[in-house]
Amino acid sequence: MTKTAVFPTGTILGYPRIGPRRELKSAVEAFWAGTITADELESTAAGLRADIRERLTGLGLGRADSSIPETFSFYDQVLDALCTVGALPERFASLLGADGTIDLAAYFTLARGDGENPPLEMTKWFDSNYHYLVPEIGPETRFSLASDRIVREFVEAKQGGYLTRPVIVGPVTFLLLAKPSDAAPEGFLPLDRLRDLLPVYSELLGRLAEAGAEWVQLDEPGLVSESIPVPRATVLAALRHSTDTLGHLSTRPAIFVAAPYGSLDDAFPVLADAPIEAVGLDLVRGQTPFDLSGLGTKTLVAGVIDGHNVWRGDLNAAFDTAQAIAAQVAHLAVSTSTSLLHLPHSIDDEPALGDGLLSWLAFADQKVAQVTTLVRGLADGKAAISPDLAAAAAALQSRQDAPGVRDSSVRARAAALTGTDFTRGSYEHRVEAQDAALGLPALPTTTIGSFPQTTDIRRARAQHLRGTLSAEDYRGLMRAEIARVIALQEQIGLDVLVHGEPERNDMVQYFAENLEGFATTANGWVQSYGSRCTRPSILWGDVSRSAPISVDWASYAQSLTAKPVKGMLTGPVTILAWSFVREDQPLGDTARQVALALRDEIADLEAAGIQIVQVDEPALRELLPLKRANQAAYLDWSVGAFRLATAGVSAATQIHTHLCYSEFGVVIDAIRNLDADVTSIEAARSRMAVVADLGTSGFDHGIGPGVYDIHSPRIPSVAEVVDLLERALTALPERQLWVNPDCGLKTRGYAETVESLTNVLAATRQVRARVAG
Ligand SMILES: CN1c2c(nc(N)[nH]c2=O)NC[C@@H]1CNc1ccc(C(=O)N[C@@H](CCC(=O)N[C@@H](CCC(=O)N[C@@H](CCC(=O)O)C(=O)O)C(=O)O)C(=O)O)cc1
Ligand SMILES: N[C@@H](CCS)C(=O)O
Ligand SMILES: [Zn+2]
Repeated sequence: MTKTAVFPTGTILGYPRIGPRRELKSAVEAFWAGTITADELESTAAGLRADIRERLTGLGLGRADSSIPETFSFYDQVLDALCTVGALPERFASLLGADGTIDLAAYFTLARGDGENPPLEMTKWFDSNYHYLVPEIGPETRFSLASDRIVREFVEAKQGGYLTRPVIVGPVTFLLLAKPSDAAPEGFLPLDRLRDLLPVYSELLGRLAEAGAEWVQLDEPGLVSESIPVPRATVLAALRHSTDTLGHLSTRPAIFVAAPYGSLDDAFPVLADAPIEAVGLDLVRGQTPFDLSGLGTKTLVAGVIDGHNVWRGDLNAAFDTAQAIAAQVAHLAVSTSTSLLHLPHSIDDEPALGDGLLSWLAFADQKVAQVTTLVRGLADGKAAISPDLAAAAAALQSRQDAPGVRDSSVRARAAALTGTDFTRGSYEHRVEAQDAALGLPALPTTTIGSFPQTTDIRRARAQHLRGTLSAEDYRGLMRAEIARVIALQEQIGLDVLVHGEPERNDMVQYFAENLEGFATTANGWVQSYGSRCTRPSILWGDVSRSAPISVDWASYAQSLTAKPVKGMLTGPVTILAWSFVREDQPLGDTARQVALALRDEIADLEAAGIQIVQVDEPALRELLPLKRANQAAYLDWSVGAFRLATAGVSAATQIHTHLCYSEFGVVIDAIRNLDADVTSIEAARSRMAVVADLGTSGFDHGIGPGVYDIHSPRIPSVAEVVDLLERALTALPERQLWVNPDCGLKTRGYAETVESLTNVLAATRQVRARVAG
């Protein structure tokens, strides 16, 4: 059946849920610490949801026309969908209560593990720095409506006087993002379980309709990605089956399928044909399909306002696009291209940014206002919004001409680069020079860089920012922390030490604060995963380095020990990936500017006697375009930027890099092309599978596959680390192997860190003894 409900003329796909001052983080962490009850957490969350509805109404979205989406989550929307459909992995089967429901404590156990059972794996949500929890689906997975939270939130809104639009990850994307469970046979695809999953979605849609929901939003971004290894024909057949099944339900709300993060391509005609009522397109990343006539009476939800970036953008162009589409379709709604989850709340919270920069920006609230402006223009004519369009055009113009946006010396330096700036000497020669300089044992042990960021460290930084702790005292405290971390590593017996990164609020923001061309925010928090947030920096101008950044800290750490201390930098690709980056020039050009600034820093570290420099690139995989046609060009400039940053050093200086978040398969050639002397990667959760892949790809440089997962407080036993190292040695010669955790230790506590690293060292000694025969 086709529903007749009218879609609102303007909407957004989702809104940040952490609260303007990270209120949700504080409440959730208090619940975990046992200082507030589940009821108290629920009541804080209800308050945040009420605030969001009120704010969105104030910004012009309608109170009673389903234009406000309900996108609250305590942790993650994929985990929410998993709990809604009851798809618990076998190891967590007992989390399903006697009444067939999953409560809040059980929900968090899935995300964080329970000491014995590891949590669900976490990975990147499309090409963003948001992480979702990966469902594990096999033939044994049972589906049932195990949480009606979505219905309850709709009812809560209704009781508050709002007719909102419930949102859930759609069934196709839910299964596309899942991985086969341990029990699944070879070749099993989670998507094979669609037929068993759909009855639960059907039940949910029935419940929502009974509660009075007029619209439901099914998020299906899985349809736009070409990085998901499922044949396209299978995906399209699943989409057809899913929309047919849900569309033909006799009791359901009108269905809006949203497909953010790229173009739908051949999935568009399938949705246009389907018995649903609205289709959402990302018209910032994707293009308008040539032929929109197939939509018939369906609403086209045109994502013309960029939901993934903070620029105010070209409002005139957005209006023209919307107007052109309006002429082709029966119903048009204006929307953001993605959920606003990726943006901070409001520029009104950032007075320190200055009027110039602020006039170029739009955070979540300003994006909502842009949507409502366009809606007004479409209804009342362009003249009705001409002051808004003129202000937006003036802001764009002022940005183009502003000092710092183009720096001639930065541009001249980039223009003069030649091939040799991107290449080091032969690897064989480097190995010889580095062996002679460093004299490391077989299977050298190290860590990825950060040590626990304790409350004391963060408090000291907050006091320093507020002006209640002097720069000198702050420096003294950070130096004391560095001394403690060096002594601890000596005591544990690590071979290559780190200074622990205590002085860094974040591995990107810290560098942004110290480079020209960036601005950083005071309150611009964005959820990265669960309760963890970052304040992405804003890269608005040409980038350069006016003074050394990390050299003092690294030199101080090196002065405390005879062992080598790694200089620790964040790479150009990761700095871009975790910032909001200017969109007025190709990303590759911006990456080169950042790379040149880092190259200067590396030269200074080398001159100060630092023999090993690690340039982290955990986001290399994340920025990989979702469409295959764009991937080669990306890999070319991203690898080039890393090489440009690192190729200026002598043969004896050892360059390390670090990548995390698995799924390395597609970037394995790129990892090799980085030409780092040593690469540390996340490997514990995949039990070293990636090492075998690297081995067969001909990778012959140093490799440090992580021997334990730092995302959980679990302490690895000596035996399990020995087992992982022995596995690695079946795929790689001993001369290539380094020993390290999966990632940095900043989110862990000291006690567990010491115990874990002590076990890693004991395991390494055992394997070294075995290898030495
Ligand atoms: C490695 N990862 C990172 C990603 N992205 C980044 N930008 N950085 C990363 O390290 N992406 C992938 C992974 C996983 N993602 C994350 C993201 C975030 C964290 C994390 O631990 N975040 C912290 C906040 C870090 C920070 O900015 N700290 C500041 C501010 C500290 C603070 O909250 N201060 C309080 C006052 C404290 C007091 O008075 O006691 C305040 O301002 O209110 C700092 O250290 O100065 C988080 O807590 O969410 C990890 C991995
Ligand atoms: N050097 C960083 C890398 C994180 S991906 C750290 O150790 O935290
Ligand atoms: Zn990492």
